[in-house]
Amino acid sequence: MEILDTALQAYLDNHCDPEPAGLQKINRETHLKMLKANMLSGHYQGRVLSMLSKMMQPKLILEIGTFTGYSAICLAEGLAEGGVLHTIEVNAEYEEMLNSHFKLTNVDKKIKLHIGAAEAVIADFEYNNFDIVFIDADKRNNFKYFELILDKVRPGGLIIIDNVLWKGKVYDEHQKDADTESFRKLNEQIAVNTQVEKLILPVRDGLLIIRKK
Ligand SMILES: C[S@@+](CC[C@H](N)C(=O)[O-])C[C@H]1O[C@@H](n2cnc3c(N)ncnc32)[C@H](O)[C@@H]1O
Repeated sequence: MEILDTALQAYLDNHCDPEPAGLQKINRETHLKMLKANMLSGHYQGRVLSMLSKMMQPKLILEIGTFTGYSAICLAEGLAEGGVLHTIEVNAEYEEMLNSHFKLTNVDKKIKLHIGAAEAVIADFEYNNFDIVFIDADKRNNFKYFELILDKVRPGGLIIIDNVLWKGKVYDEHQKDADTESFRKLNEQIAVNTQVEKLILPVRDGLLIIRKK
């Protein structure tokens, strides 16, 4: 089940900024060559991430879950002068493709790719004071990643978690599978956390926007 009906999504797509040419190419190639291409953020969500990043003017961004680089490139659009985006991807086979995608879109100097499992990579990080963290990797570890990085986000910084409406299953009481239950638990744990302000935007599959107080 899609969260938004097709006509509404088409209207939203047609009334935001067009997808930049490099991202269009990456989007198309991802759908031609990759399994589970729908993991990519896509045009509308990509513009949302770009807009949020431009509003924050971040110096330091962390992304967990790179895939073909689409969301990293969108978030990098808002980096302040001299800013850096760190992105973590567990699949080493994507490294060459990702480097070529970052070059194609002229963000290769601003993006640092870390190949490895997020938990281990973050444990070795000396970076602190992230302005934005985008969590979009192995979904059942969402809350673990939230807990790991909360201390590394500056006050006023954003943590964004993707897919939190899980195709609408989180609010359908008949859905009891493990992934759905894990998103329900995540949303409930964040909802009662008084260290952060939070709201879910019904963008694509649900974007949870969390602001550290
Ligand atoms: C949903 S996709 C990311 C999509 C991308 N953020 C975008 O919007 O275009 C999830 C990615 O996380 C990676 N991943 C899964 N488990 C991971 C882990 N433990 N550490 C780092 N990356 C992981 C997967 O290989 C996959 O490429």
